[in-house]
Amino acid sequence: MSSFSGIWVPLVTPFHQGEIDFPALQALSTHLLKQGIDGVVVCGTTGEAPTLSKDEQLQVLDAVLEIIPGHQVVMGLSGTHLPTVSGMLEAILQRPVAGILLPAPYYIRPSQAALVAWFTELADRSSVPIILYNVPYRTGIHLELDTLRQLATHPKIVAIKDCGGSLELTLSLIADGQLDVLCGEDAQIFSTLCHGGTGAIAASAHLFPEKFVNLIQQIKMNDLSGARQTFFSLLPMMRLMFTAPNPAAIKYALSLDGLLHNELRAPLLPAPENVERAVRNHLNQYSR
Ligand SMILES: O=C(O)C1=N[C@H](C(=O)O)C[C@H](O)C1
Repeated sequence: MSSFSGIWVPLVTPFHQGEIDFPALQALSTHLLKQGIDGVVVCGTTGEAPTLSKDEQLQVLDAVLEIIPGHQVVMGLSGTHLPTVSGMLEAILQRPVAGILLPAPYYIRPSQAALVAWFTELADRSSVPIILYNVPYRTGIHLELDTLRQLATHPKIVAIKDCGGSLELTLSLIADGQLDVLCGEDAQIFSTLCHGGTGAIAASAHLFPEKFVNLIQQIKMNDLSGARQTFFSLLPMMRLMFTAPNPAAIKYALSLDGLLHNELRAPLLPAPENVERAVRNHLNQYSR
């Protein structure tokens, strides 16, 4: 049985005049949950986690946990200073979360052996499952297949959010069957699921979440032609959402529906006008 499967939305963090907009965060959480998603990730990349203080990250988590049951909430945890990261882990574990999404320490580019030591140390300290987050274009370092296989033997390491960009790696992990493979590159969701991935953590699923949920159902039911149709109907939107640094386009799209203010924290900026125009034109085709 998979521990992590289906559609998980890495929540944006709404801001208003520089502060976290908690009412908007909770309204968005309610809205997404109603669409049948399997869960949310708080303080992932899309949540602009590095622009939040540790206290703010915990406040965001607490606000989401008031709306979404803990078994449907995963918390992102990143950093490079082990005592700080461990302290944050301890604080998170005082809350009822389903798991922790853990990327490699960014910027430092440690060896694979050092990565094994880092993840093992944190997994040893965790009472909840760990989802490895392989996102080399953000952290600067790849989690290689041997490293992942070694980490997969840890009882607390159960899944991977796969943004590694290597089909070979994805196929090997799925064939191994040791980790739940969650697609982390939205445009690869159809192929990952068809190959046997268990689900996706997809930022673009903020929009049309019900269609993403339907895609999972269609694949489960072996309705491949239906699933293909659903996927290709979503693909232009998925592509559009990453034409500006994430989550700028998503926040703009959600602001059009009145779900939040179109505000990001430095060093991110709102999407440029040409992206906003393309998002508007695209969404105008749908009555939502
Ligand atoms: O926040 C996330 O989790 C995601 N982040 C990716 C990224 O921008 O690096 C995109 C993915 O859809 C989910």
